[in-house]
Amino acid sequence: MDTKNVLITIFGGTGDLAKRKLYPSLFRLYQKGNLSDNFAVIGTARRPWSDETYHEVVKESIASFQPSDKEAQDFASHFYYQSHNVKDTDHYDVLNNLSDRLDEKYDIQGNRIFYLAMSPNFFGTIVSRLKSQGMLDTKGYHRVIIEKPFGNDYQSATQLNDEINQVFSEEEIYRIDHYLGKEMIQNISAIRFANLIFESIWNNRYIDNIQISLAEEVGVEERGGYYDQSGALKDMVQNHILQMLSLLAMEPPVAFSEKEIRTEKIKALESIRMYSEEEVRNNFVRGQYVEGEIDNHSFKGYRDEENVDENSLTETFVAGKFLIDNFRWSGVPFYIRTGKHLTEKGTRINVVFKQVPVNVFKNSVTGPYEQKRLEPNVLTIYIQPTEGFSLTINGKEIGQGFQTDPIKLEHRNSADLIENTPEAYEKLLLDVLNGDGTNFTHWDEVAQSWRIVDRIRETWDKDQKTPPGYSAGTMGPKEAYQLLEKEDRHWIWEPDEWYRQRGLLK
Ligand SMILES: NC(=O)C1=CN([C@@H]2O[C@H](COP(=O)(O)OP(=O)(O)OC[C@H]3O[C@@H](n4cnc5c(N)ncnc54)[C@H](OP(=O)(O)O)[C@@H]3O)[C@@H](O)[C@H]2O)C=CC1
Ligand SMILES: O=C1O[C@H](COP(=O)(O)O)[C@@H](O)[C@H](O)[C@H]1O
Repeated sequence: MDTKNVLITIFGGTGDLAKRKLYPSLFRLYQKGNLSDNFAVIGTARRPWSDETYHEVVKESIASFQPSDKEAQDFASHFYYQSHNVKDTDHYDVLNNLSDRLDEKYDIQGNRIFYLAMSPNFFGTIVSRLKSQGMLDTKGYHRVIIEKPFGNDYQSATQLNDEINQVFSEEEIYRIDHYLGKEMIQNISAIRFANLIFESIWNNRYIDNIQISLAEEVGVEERGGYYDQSGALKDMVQNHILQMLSLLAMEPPVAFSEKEIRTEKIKALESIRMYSEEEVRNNFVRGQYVEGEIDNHSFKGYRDEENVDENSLTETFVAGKFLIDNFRWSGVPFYIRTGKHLTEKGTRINVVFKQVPVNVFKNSVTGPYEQKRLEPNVLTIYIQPTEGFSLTINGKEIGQGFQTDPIKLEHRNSADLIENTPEAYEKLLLDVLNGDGTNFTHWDEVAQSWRIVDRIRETWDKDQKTPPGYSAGTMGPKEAYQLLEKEDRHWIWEPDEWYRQRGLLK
């Protein structure tokens, strides 16, 4: 059986995700020969599009790759549109007939991938109909890709998981967290497990704290309706941030395999301290953007966004401290922050090492200078928009006397390289074609992440407080700085703009 022969049915085929991410990724896979000529895609949603309209939409979504007309047409010819309301059982019969016809036409051998790219409210209904209406009665493989959010809290996620498990086994379920497809997130394991210099000091004896920042320049855009029900905690922390944290904190797996990595990630998540309400209040802060300016564009406040409640208490920013109660990490804070309408787009990890036990330079003033205090060594992993690493170490300032000065050893992937690297969705789709679930989230990870996040959410819901405001274009409310300052630390990553506003940038 050739796994490249496949029928991919996309529920939500007219949606934003399908157009912006899925069709371009499928095109790249097609161009590279990762999809053979024996594939077909059915796009389905309610609006009554024809195949021709659908082909135009698909071609438009790949236009930035500048394919020739023939290449674009050849690719689009594999796409079929079926108007369908997922709540309507009869429509699955129509879909199944079309699937069977395409299976025969493209010699697909019964391999079926179902991509659920629509509101999670429908996931349970869709999977149960797939089974009841015979869409899984083929001899090939069956895989289901599920978009985030996987549930709205632990309880709803459990219910959803039970519904899906009645139809698909865990090995057939691919819960997408697109951050796991990003090049530099995948690189975390290489940095840790292929370099003795890091892994040997990757613990509480040498690391003072770890900082994970996911900053977005954009606001909620057209997704106000969804976002106002979700907020930054559920939108970014429950999934992307806790996944990154688990990769940074996990023990070395005995082999670099799906099973072993999962085992270690789950253990790491289970070691995160479950806070009491009081600890949540002390260790997590939120914010909500108010009007402000970025690059001379003014932006409205969150409460004025479309489909957002004018008295909304939803947070568009979260900063917090996680503690991991195991031998490796006891006492090392993992600070996290994420927010909309911050100074710039950027995802970074800063691993801040402890100071040397004695600063021998402290009293060695050999010139007319006062000795500066030693800066910590910092390993920075740049996830996006630039990709690479830097290591900040202390050296001697050039010249007379003896002053220490931080020096940055830097590596950034070139723009060409980044341009030619597969986009996260492309990589993850190829993983699904290959049946490799390493970069997808296992149910136990999802469940534990919800337990952690629910505890925070419940405390906030109880308090019913308006989140502190921050102006669009800044790095969040002052409470996010105080969180670290009260522990005599500071955020390592401060965009230039932050310094400029305070007149600190020369
Ligand atoms: N967009 C993004 O960047 C990201 C999205 N996601 C997730 O991906 C999923 C899809 O998001 P997105 O594409 O933005 O959402 P959209 O609102 O753009 O798309 C929703 C899709 O569902 C279809 N739909 C809605 N109701 C029905 C119904 N009753 N029967 C059949 N089809 C229906 C809509 O088409 P029609 O109106 O024609 O029926 C549309 O194709 C969500 O789970 C989201 O959280 C995750 C990460 C990023
Ligand atoms: O999952 C989500 O991620 C995006 C940010 O993704 P990125 O790849 O651009 O960093 C975020 O905008 C969105 O709100 C959230 O649902």
